[in-house]
Amino acid sequence: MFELKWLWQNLEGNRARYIVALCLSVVGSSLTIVNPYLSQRIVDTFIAGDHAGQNLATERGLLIALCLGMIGFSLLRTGLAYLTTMQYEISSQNMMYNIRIYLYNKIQGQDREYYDRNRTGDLMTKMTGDLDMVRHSMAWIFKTIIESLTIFLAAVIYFLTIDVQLTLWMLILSPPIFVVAFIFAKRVRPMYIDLRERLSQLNTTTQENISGNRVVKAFAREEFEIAKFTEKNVNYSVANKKAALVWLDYFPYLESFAQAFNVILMLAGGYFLMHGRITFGEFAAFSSLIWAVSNPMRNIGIIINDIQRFFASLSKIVDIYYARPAIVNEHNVTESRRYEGRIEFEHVRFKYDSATVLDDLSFTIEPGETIAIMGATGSGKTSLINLIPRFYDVAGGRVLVDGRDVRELELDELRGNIGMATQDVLLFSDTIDGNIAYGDPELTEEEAQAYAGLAAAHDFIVKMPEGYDTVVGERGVGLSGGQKQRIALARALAVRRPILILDDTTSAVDLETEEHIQRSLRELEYPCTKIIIAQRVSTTAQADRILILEGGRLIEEGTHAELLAKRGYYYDVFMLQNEGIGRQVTESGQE
Ligand SMILES: Nc1ncnc2c1ncn2[C@@H]1O[C@H](COP(=O)(O)OP(=O)(O)OP(=O)(O)O)[C@@H](O)[C@H]1O
Repeated sequence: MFELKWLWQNLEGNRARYIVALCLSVVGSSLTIVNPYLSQRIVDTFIAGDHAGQNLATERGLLIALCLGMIGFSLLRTGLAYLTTMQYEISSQNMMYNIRIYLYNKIQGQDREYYDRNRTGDLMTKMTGDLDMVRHSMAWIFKTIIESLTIFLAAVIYFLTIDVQLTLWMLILSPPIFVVAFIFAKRVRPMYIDLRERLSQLNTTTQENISGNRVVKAFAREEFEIAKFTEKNVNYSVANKKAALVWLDYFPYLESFAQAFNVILMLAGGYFLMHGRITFGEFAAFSSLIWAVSNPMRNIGIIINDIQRFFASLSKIVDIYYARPAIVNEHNVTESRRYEGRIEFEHVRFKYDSATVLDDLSFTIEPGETIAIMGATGSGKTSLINLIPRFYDVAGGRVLVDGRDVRELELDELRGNIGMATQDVLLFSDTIDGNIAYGDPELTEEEAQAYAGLAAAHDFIVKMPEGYDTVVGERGVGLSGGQKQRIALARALAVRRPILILDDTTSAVDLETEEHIQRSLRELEYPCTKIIIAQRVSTTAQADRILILEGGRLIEEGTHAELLAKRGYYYDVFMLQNEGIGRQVTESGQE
């Protein structure tokens, strides 16, 4: 019921139209009984009544009026059906349009933890299949229910006006039908919830396979991927069949009950007719409207199936709708300040779920300083920098930017003061120019080229067939790892923010190019605090200070010279990188 309330709330702006559609459904369906009534009049007056022959001669006008009435009401019903469908379609489409926008914004507003937890395929299923199922239900399933109910009630009321006893005979089968339908609904509901889950798994597998296709090919794992997909496909198909086939367990009972309506009409109706309790016309009216009572019973299974699918989909959408991010971006910055770029970590502790990743981390970075962060893989470097733009919240201690806890700062403003190039480079399928200007759409072509130059990307870009207008494929396909890194660096530089964070951005470029980038970073024309995660001593040596992380703790801190003098982790890395790895490699490649 909560979900229906939610749906009603979201119908705002289209409620009047939807109510009109429901009313038209009721009116149009009620008119179903008009033609049987008119035909009853025709039969009793002109065909089977005592004075049928005489009436035919004297009351021609009435006969013509009744016939025209039948044609007129048929046309009226058709017109109403057209109008009704249009209202359902427009209101449900409008509602879905609004919900889709809201959900998209909602997903955009989620924090990083949400993306860690939710699979892309599942989110895509919610945004497409589930939304469409709900729309289909609003436009068709509810319509079918309302119309079936109205026709059923109108027919029963009409029957009651003709003969109460015969009507009660006709309805004798309704209670057992409802009991069977109730049992069916209870049994099939969990199946549709499970089915929805399997569809999501199937979509996730498909999405992962498509986006990871290069890895699949590199490892020649097509067979494995096909087997994985087939397994999910079989699971989905089996669950689908299982849910659909449950209906067959109940179908014979419901169909027999529905057929029995005709038998009862023949027996009870025939008996009443022979004893003169009802007229031929009334019998004809019962006969022509018997479908109005039996069809809803017959369709009850299909409706229940659709309703279960509808609720399974609706609850998934409501999940997104009410998902509350722990880190909320209010987007209410009126005037964005430019920060100085002072960063402080005060006894910072951080964990993913229960695993502690950073522990008691304290350091300060002054505005304009260049800090290098080094440490073994998994030591927590990326986690550390993710706390500055508040992608995650600390579990203890504080992260301060310009002296203020990041949790007190307006997120748009905070993130608007940070330029970032992440370890996992993602370029959009756009031109190179468009990718560089992603963070600043106002960037001129010359500026984009200048920043590409600083990132050592200009030379290779101009050699491409369409230069800066070259469209790079999805995720930057068509570029080498180092080229992608350089475009990502140009994108981060182009926003000219007072804090620049580079996560292993030069790991895939050669030493000469790296040297060019280092020089550019030193000579940036705007004031900027730089935090650079790097594994190469050639990069870290240029920093004002170097922080060494191990197991989430700060084990060394100082300048290149200070750390070398310490003869600790940094010194070992320096030796390893500068003097080989302690093994002698001969000219022939033998140790
Ligand atoms: N989203 C996440 N959820 C759970 N654990 C995570 C998540 N991201 C990272 N971790 C874990 O946190 C630890 C630190 O990871 P982090 O990425 O910060 O290390 P890193 O020093 O940047 O490593 P690398 O040099 O390989 O990039 C690792 O043990 C990693 O498995």
